[in-house]
Amino acid sequence: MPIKIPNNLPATNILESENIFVMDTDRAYKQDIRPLKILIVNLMPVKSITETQLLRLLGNSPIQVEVDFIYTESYVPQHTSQDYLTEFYGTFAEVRHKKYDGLIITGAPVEQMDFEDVAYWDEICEIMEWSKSHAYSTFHICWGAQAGLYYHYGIKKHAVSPKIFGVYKHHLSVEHEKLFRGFDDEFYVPHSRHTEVRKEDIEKVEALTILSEAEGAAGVYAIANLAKRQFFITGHAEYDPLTLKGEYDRDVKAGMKIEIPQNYYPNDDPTKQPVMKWRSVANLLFANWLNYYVYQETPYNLDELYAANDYMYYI
Ligand SMILES: CC(=O)SCCNC(=O)CCNC(=O)[C@H](O)C(C)(C)COP(=O)(O)OP(=O)(O)OC[C@H]1O[C@@H](n2cnc3c(N)ncnc32)[C@H](O)[C@@H]1OP(=O)(O)O
Ligand SMILES: N[C@@H](CCO)C(=O)O
Repeated sequence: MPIKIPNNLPATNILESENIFVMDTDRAYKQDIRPLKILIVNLMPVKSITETQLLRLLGNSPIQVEVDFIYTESYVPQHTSQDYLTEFYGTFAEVRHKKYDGLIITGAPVEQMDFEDVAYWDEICEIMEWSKSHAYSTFHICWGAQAGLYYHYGIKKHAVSPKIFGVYKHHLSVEHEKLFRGFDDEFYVPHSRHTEVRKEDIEKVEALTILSEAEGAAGVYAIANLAKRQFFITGHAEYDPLTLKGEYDRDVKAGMKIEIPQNYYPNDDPTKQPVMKWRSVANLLFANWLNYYVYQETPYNLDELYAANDYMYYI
């Protein structure tokens, strides 16, 4: 949250140098709060699990948040019933006239296909183009991040072997980045993917900044565009304690050659209870996004600002 303190208090300069927004007295009393409108494009197969994971984190905020969900019309999801989708979800066609403070594009188990072979690729491209003028800030997760980096910046994904699978140690790559305010010097996040985006490809794009990286195979973790209206997150801070276990057990049962998720089970023993090390990271990451990049930046009247700020997505 922005903070109001006595004018000219010595702490002001220090806090401002750390990117903490100190309000002047007049502005503090002009603040008026309305609910933040967030759209979630849920591409995960078991929709209810991902809904719960994301809503748990978005709900951890003093800011009121109103969430709409959409699914893809160009690909009919097989693991969620049409009745469920009809009751709880809309389609892009139904929401495209609206404007949102925030947009989340989830992961999807389609990362081993070329983007263009994904049945809903054209629809996702349309949503990503629309987002530039209809959503103030977009948070892309895992395949959603790969898709966004490819669509907006031409960055390709590459296959990796073995699968990047486990809970990896991370560090920050820039100081005083508000998305990571309150993070420790080292923190843990789960990753689960067969593909990666490469640091050298991202560094070639002037409009992108790497905010955080993992040790070892997981590589780049968080990327922002220059205007800080797009975030690309390659890991799954939202995952439940047993999500990786579920994926591991599923793949073992299917007879796949899969390594034990790294840094997850005590002594790498999959018969033991996994250790959850990323709950506070997840809560902080989503709270920071909502606070600093949605609530504090989005226009009060959503109809007013967007078209004029379209250019802010690029340099
Ligand atoms: C890399 C990331 O972003 S991580 C996120 C992905 N991880 C997860 O979703 C973990 C949970 N998922 C799972 O465990 C598995 O996908 C399961 C068990 C739900 C389904 O597995 P299977 O039945 O073997 O796979 P299936 O062939 O039916 O396809 C699975 C999903 O892939 C996607 N998919 C498959 N083919 C296509 C295609 N041509 N175009 C678009 N999506 C496709 C769909 O999302 C599909 O699920 P949905 O129809 O319910 O949306
Ligand atoms: N997290 C994914 C990776 C595949 O896209 C899974 O294991 O289901």
